[in-house]
Amino acid sequence: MAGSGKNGEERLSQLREEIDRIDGELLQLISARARCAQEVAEVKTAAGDGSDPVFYRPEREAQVLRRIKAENPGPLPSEEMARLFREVMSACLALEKPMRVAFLGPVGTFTQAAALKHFGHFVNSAPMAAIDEVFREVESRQAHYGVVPVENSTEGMINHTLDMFMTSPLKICGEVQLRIHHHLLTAPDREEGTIARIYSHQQSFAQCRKWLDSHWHGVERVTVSSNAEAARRAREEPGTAAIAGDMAAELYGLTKLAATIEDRPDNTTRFLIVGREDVAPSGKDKTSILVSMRNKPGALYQLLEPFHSHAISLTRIETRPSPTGTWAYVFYIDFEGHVEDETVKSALAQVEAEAVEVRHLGSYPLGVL
Ligand SMILES: O=C(O)C(=O)C[C@]1(C(=O)O)C=C[C@@H](O)C=C1
Repeated sequence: MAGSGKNGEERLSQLREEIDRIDGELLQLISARARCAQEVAEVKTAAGDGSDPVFYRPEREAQVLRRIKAENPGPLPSEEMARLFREVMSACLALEKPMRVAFLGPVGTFTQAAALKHFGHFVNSAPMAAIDEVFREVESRQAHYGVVPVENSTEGMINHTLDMFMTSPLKICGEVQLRIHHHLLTAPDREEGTIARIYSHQQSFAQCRKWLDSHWHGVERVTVSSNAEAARRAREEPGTAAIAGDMAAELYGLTKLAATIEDRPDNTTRFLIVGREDVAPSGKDKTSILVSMRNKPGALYQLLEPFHSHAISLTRIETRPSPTGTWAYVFYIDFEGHVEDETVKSALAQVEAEAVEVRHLGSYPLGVL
């Protein structure tokens, strides 16, 4: 057999020597990169006008990660290579300035997983009890950035997040998508036959409805505030199970009675990163606006026509009732491009001429990871 016996042993120790040598080089290279980031921080601080320098640069991070994916020679898959560099950059940013990122908690939610996927593991992630608390934490400068869910591929928009933008001055500075896998979880010592109640978040129940109806028909379903809370209860209460993801399972030491039970295999949630600053163009960007139109015939046509005539792709349009009643319609629109692009500027000028109000919620890089 190839690699067995004395020759195999020799080859193994040769390869390990080679790995040690490469690790030594990596160590030096990563340290050199980190020293560059320290100097970048000095430059940013010196260039400031006395106000807080902005250390986190989403457009630059997106460019770095896109390049890594494009130039990756293999054999590691590009997604994995990008994740490794994501962590290197996260550590470099923490050296420049430790970031505090508020997310819709508690600890162990998919929103925390999304925050760590987007920022890497070198940020301080702070759980908040509700979406509006995430916004408040960033508005009051207790956190640099916030992460909130905005849309699920099975269940649709998360209206609470959309509605926050009607009153909040925060900007959208990024987006991140997460494949959502749900599991049926229980404490390790529990028998399947003893489960009389299943806890979960309302959205997760909705995403697993068919599976539950066919496998756990008639078993009580109790809705709680989050998947992590469901996992905590399943850990503590005999005769119960929870539907939650891997992070919550790990946090509460639960075992899987059934894995990946979501009805749709492409079940994905999109999250927004909110902050206080505008983001420069990255080359592949998306813009979100909120528009109020008068209630008159042809209003929707007038709103959409400028995007069509400027060949701008709309990626989403949502209607929400106006909170004050003074706006007849409030539209949330996502489209491709950056607000600094000439075509976008021209299309927006046309929309502004017809609308009661147009609010620019942010231009930000398309999600890379
Ligand atoms: O280029 C910068 O502005 C940096 O601060 C460096 C760096 C990096 O490590 O590459 C770190 C943090 C920023 O969010 C973007 C990139």
